[in-house]
Amino acid sequence: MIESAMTEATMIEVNGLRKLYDDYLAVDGVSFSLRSGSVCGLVGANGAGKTTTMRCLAGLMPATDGKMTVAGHAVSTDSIELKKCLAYVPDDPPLFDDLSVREHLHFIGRIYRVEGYVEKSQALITQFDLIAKADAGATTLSRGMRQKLAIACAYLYDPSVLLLDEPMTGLDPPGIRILLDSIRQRAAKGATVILSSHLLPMIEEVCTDLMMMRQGVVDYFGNVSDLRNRHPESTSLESAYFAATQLHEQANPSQAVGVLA
Ligand SMILES: Nc1ncnc2c1ncn2[C@@H]1O[C@H](COP(=O)(O)OP(=O)(O)OP(=O)(O)O)[C@@H](O)[C@H]1O
Repeated sequence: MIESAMTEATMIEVNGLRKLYDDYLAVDGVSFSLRSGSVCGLVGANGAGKTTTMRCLAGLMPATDGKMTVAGHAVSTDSIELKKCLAYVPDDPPLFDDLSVREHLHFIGRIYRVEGYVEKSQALITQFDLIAKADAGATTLSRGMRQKLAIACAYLYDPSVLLLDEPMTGLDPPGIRILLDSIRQRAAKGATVILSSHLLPMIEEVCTDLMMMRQGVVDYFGNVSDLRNRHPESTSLESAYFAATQLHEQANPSQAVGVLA
């Protein structure tokens, strides 16, 4: 659970993560650590290995190699302790066809034994502008509404680590604003967030840290302003990203697939 005051504890530790799909190496030796209160943007070209990294970290699929801990718990695919302190929201969240928005939240509240889950559910329905759909079935929701519901379900039990895979996809501009504000608020209370996205201006706005992946490896891990400082001609994270990409392509012409330096 989120601690009341922000601490400097390491919440995510990944060492030498590798993931093979059959004989295809999708993630090749990824290592990083994040402290409580960090919001880390995970960026990189399509197929760079972002979702694979997050799914391994969430314990949703086994890593081929490497060590990972979340809030002090070793990551494995069957850890109850890990599930209590971590939420992973995929870009196309699976919902229960037979449950309404409110019933989804109440179900999560009951299985995670959230105190006051009925009131908390209502607050999240209001926060994510789902009031008009509170009693509508999941199959009747739009893509953006499904995304909002999945994020609300993740927030309901106050996990100390949030892994959000392209959460802005499908959200309208007010929805994006609500999401970014909520991420900031949760981080201020000590949550650690990894946010995968291709929307670099949003990443720049909300993230303290940045991890850039290219073809299964980490090309950059550090804070956002340090990357900007490496490319002083850049006026934004987006232009620093393109400057880094260009440098990489010049140095490695055979890998010129829209990747990073
Ligand atoms: N189940 C799978 N079986 C085989 N290969 C896979 C599987 N899932 C992903 N891959 C491959 O692993 C690599 C990394 O995929 P991943 O989904 O992690 O990339 P990503 O960075 O999240 O991409 P995107 O930005 O498009 O979401 C890709 O080359 C992809 O084709």
